[in-house]
Amino acid sequence: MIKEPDTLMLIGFMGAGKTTVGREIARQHHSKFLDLDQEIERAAGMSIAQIFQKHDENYFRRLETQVLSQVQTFNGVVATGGGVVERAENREILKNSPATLVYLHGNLESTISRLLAEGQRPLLQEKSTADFFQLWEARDPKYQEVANFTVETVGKTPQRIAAEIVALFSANEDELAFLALRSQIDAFDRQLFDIISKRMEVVLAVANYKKKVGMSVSQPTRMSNMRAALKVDYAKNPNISDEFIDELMTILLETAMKREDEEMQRG
Ligand SMILES: Nc1ncnc2c1ncn2[C@@H]1O[C@H](COP(=O)(O)OP(=O)(O)O)[C@@H](O)[C@H]1O
Ligand SMILES: O=C(O)C1=C[C@@H](OP(=O)(O)O)[C@@H](O)[C@H](O)C1
Ligand SMILES: [Mg+2]
Repeated sequence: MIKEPDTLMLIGFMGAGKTTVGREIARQHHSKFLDLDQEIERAAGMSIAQIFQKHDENYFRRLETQVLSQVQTFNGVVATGGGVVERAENREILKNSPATLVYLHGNLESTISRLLAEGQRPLLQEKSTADFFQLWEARDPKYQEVANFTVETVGKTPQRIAAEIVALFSANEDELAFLALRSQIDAFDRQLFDIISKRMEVVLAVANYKKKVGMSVSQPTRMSNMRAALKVDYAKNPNISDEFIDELMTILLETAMKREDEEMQRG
């Protein structure tokens, strides 16, 4: 059984949505919300960016440890900062915490684009993409080490992620393991539909080319080559049979041709 719903702590990489989802859980669950970064800013009397400018990361980390130990008894939802798992001391505090620790897991691509759109994280400004990737790889096992539960966030809205987390409160151990698997499946489904939507955009660009050069929508040789190539590439994968490739490709190709037809008849 998950620990008391009123002591919930979100961990995960910067930009994972800890602050946004934390607020949303508190709203849906009628509990209080606290952001560790805000508490650090209050303690230091300046913004996180100023702390990094006027002092250094070490200074920030010391404050972070102090504030982290102070909020252990907070009754509500706590959003931590992405680097909270860096210090072994903090990981010990988190492992012994009375709170349930939920790891918001995402992917590097969507996280970086969100952070660039915001442009507020001091570490993002200091680091190259390669450094950032290294940081991502180094932190992931640390989040896993302390987390009681992992929620997949890719493609999901903050409201949906919050609702998944609120649902954990009424689950027992077995159900929790089951919900974690379902959370992964839901995230994969969203990634699949995102890719199908991107595929359709490319299909429409292809339709425009065909229209320009007077080519017909249906290209039987190309379509059978696509199927054959996929069957070769996935021949050794027991999860992807030739029949599955045929069924899925029929849906994708027929839907694409319908959209191409519509596009070619337009204007
Ligand atoms: N699930 C989500 N889908 C889309 N945008 C999100 C999602 N979660 C967060 N964001 C956006 O990403 C940015 C970073 O979110 P934030 O909650 O500050 O992350 P963190 O506290 O983990 O660093 C914000 O602009 C927020 O609106
Ligand atoms: O990942 C990090 O080391 C940091 C993440 C930030 O919090 P968010 O994870 O909420 O962005 C903030 O604590 C500080 O900029 C350092
Ligand atoms: Mg935050």
